[in-house]
Amino acid sequence: MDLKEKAIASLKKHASGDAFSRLPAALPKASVLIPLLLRHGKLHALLTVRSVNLKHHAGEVCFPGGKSESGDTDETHTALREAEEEIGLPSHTVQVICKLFPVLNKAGLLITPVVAFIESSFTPRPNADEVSEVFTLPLEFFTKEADHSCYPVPSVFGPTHSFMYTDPRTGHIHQIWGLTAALAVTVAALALGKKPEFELGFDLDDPASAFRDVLNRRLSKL
Ligand SMILES: Nc1ncnc2c1ncn2[C@@H]1O[C@H](COP(=O)(O)O)[C@@H](OP(=O)(O)O)[C@H]1O
Ligand SMILES: CC(=O)SCCNC(=O)CCNC(=O)[C@H](O)C(C)(C)COP(=O)(O)O
Ligand SMILES: [Mg+2]
Repeated sequence: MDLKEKAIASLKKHASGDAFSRLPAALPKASVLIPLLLRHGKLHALLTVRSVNLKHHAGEVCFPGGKSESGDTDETHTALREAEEEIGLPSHTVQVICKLFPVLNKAGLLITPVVAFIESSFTPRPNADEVSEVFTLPLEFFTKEADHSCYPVPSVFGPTHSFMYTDPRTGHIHQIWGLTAALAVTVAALALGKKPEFELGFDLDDPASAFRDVLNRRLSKL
C-alpha cells in the first residue's frame, strides 16, 4: 500500500460515522475540513491564517471551516461549503475520507472535523474577508518535539499543544495551538500511524473512547 492508501485505511478505522448525530439538537454546530495532500512524496496538511478583522480568533491559524447553515445537509457539507467560500476549494475535487469525533469548544460550539484528501496541484484563492494566508506543511511536523511546547492548561484533551512553524516559502512563522493543534496532532498520529515524540494524551489504538469521555464530560457541564 502506498502512503495515501495507508493513511486512508488508518483514518477510516477512527471514523465517527453518524454516532453523534443524535446529540442535543440545540447545540450550535460547526465543521472544519482537515485537507491532506501529497507533496514531494510526503503527506502534508493545509492550514489558513484568519483575517485580523474577524470577531473571533482573529489572526489565528485554523483549518478551513465554520458554522453550520440551515441549507447544509450534514457536517461534511458544512466543511466543504466553508472551504469553498474561504479558500476557493472546489468541492467536487475533494476526496472525503471520514468524520472524526466532534469536540465541544469553550463557546459551546460542537465542531466536527472532516478529514479529506485534496489535489496536490490545488492553488488556494483566499477570501480576504476571512483568510489572510494559506500554507501547507508536512504532517509529520505535528509528531516532532523540535518546535513543540505544551502549556499545563487543559485543552481538547490533555494539555494545550503549541507549535511554531517557519514556512520556508515565505519565511513567516506561524503559531499553531489550541483546538487546531489538537486536531493536527490527532490526524498526524492516526494518518502516519506514529506516536508523537511528546505525550499524546490518549491511546492511539482507541482514541474514540478518549474523545467520547472528553465530550461527555463537557456535555455534563452544560
Ligand atoms: N463576507 C464576509 N465578510 C466579512 N466577514 C464575514 C463574511 N462572511 C462571513 N464572515 C464572518 O467570518 C467568520 C467566519 O464565518 P464562518 O462561520 O462562515 O466561517 C464569522 O465571523 P466571526 O468568526 O468573527 O464570528 C462571520 O461573521
Ligand atoms: C479554542 C482554541 O483552542 S483557540 C486557540 C487557537 N485557535 C484555534 O485553534 C482556532 C479555533 N477556531 C476555529 O477553528 C473556528 O473559529 C471554528 C470554531 C471552527 C468556527 O469557525 P468560524 O470562526 O465561524 O470560521
Ligand atoms: Mg470560518
